Amino acid sequence: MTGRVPLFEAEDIVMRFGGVVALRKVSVTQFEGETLGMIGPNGSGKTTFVNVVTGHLAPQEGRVRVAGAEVTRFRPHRMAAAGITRTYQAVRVFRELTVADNIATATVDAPNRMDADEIAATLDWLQLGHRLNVAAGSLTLFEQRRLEILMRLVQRARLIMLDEPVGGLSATEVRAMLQVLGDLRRRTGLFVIEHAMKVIRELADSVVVMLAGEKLMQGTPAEILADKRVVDQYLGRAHA
Ligand SMILES: Nc1ncnc2c1ncn2[C@@H]1O[C@H](COP(=O)(O)OP(=O)(O)OP(=O)(O)O)[C@@H](O)[C@H]1O
Repeated sequence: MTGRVPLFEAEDIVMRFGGVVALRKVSVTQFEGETLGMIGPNGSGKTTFVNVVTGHLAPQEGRVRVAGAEVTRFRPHRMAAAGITRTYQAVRVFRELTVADNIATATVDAPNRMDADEIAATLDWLQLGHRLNVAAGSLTLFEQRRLEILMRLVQRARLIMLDEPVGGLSATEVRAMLQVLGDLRRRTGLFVIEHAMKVIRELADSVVVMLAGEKLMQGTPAEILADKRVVDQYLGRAHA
């Protein structure tokens, strides 16, 4: 399609760890206004891909471009300054610091940060306003996940790459998180790694399927769920 603006373009990414090839010439482009999902068996390279795009790993080969500019091997803070950020499977917030201080750390060195009114509105939306003076380590996992998202939003991230955002949540919390993510994708670009197909089906416009470090295919949730290779290689195993 023409006229679509890429949020990021990753081209022919190769990432090796010693003898392990985690990514074998993987190319993915995410366009503005589109939510991308990524699925695949354990060890297929999903987290490694997110780490390359967000600057946490420097690939041996390939290129990453953001808004047309080459950013390959930029460090995470430069990627964040370009608007490309991630959250973690095991949440990373400063557990000893209060929610308010966690937010303050996220706005340091963020030239484009939200102003106080916008932060207050976002806190409200994420239902964390009443928790400002609580140590982040005493929040529930669901609250910590929302705090992590908030910390990216206050930096005005253009893309948040979420690594298993519903992992470890209860069924009720999963439903609530789906609502949060449904709203979130109207505020920023979303890229979601998930094993929970419900999340992928509800959120993703397009899904990249990874297998053994390669992109097996990409398509709409309906297309990938109907693909025999995906069912055999991934869904069959996940269900087994
Ligand atoms: N820092 C590292 N050092 C060595 N090997 C690594 C490192 N990070 C990842 N790998 C290897 O790279 C491959 C891809 O791992 P990766 O974590 O990207 O997979 P994944 O699809 O995210 O898996 P999961 O669903 O379990 O999170 C695996 O073989 C893994 O063991």
